[in-house]
Amino acid sequence: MTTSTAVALEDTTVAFRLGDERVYTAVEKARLTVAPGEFVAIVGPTGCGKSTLLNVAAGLLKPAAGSVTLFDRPLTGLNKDAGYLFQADALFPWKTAIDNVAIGLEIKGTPRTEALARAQKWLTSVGLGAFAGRYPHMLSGGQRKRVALAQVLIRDPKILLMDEPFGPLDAQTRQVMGNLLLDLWNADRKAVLFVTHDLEEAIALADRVVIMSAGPSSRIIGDWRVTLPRPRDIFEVRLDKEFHALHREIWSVLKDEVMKGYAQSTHAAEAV
Ligand SMILES: Nc1ncnc2c1ncn2[C@@H]1O[C@H](COP(=O)(O)OP(=O)(O)OP(=O)(O)O)[C@@H](O)[C@H]1O
Repeated sequence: MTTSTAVALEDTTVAFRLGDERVYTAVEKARLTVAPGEFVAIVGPTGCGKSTLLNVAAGLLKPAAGSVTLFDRPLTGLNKDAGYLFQADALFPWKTAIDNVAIGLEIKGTPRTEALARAQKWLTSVGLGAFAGRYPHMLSGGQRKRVALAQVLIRDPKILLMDEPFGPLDAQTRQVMGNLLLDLWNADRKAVLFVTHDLEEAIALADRVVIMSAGPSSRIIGDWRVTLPRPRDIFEVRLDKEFHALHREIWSVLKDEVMKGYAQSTHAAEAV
C-alpha cells in the first residue's frame, strides 16, 4: 500500500498549563502534512509554536485536540520513525566522533565492529572522515553539527525533524551545512520537517514553506510550494529571480506576524 503522508497533523491544538490554573493555547487547529520524500519548512515569528508543532510530530507533546498520523497510522507515544536534530548539540562529550555516530546502531544491537565501520562511512559522507578520533570539544561548531547529522542519518529514520539545526552557526557555515543537508537528502529522500525563523533558508531548502501566525492560538496561515529546480545550490539559488519573487510574496504575509510575535513575546502575561 502506498502512503499519502509521512506526517499529518489534523486540526491540532496544543495548550500548556501555566501552573496557576491558566492555560496558554500555543497552537490552534493546525493542519499540516508532509508527503513521503517531501521537505517542508515551517517559518513563523518567535514564540508562535514552531517547536511545539515539531514536538507534537515527535510524540514528545500530546495535543489537547486533533490527531497526528505517521504514514497513515495514528501516533501513540514517541515517534520511533523519526530522527531529530536540534539547535543544541546532542553529542556525548566523553565519546569520540566515531563513537558518537556508532552509538545509534550499537543501541539497536549492531555488533561494534560493524557499527564502527558504518559510522566511519557516515563521517566520510559528512566530510569528517579524518576526524573520527576527535572528541566534541576538539571540533568546531560546524563540525559538531556534521557529526550530529551523521549520528541521526546512520539510523536511517523515515522522517527527519529538525529544529533550527544550524541556528548557532555563523552565516557562511549555515549555508555550507544547508548544502550538505540537501546533498544527503537528495541521495535518499526522506520526509523532512524543518523549523526555522529564516525565510531565506526555508525557501532555499524546502519543497514547501508553511507560515504560522503570531501566538497565542497560532495558526497556519500560508503554504507555498517552492518550484525552484533541484538539485539546488543554496548559494546560487538565492540569486534566482523566482527566489526573490517568492521571498517578497511570503514576506508580505510574514512581516506583520513577526511584529505581532515580538510584541507578544514581551507581554506574556497579557497574551494568555
Ligand atoms: N512548557 C510550556 N509551558 C508554557 N508555555 C510554553 C511551554 N512551551 C512553550 N510554551 C509557549 O508556547 C509558545 C510556543 O513556543 P515554541 O517554543 O513552540 O515557539 P517557537 O515558535 O518555536 O519559538 P522560537 O522561534 O522563539 O524558538 C510560546 O509562547 C512559549 O512561551
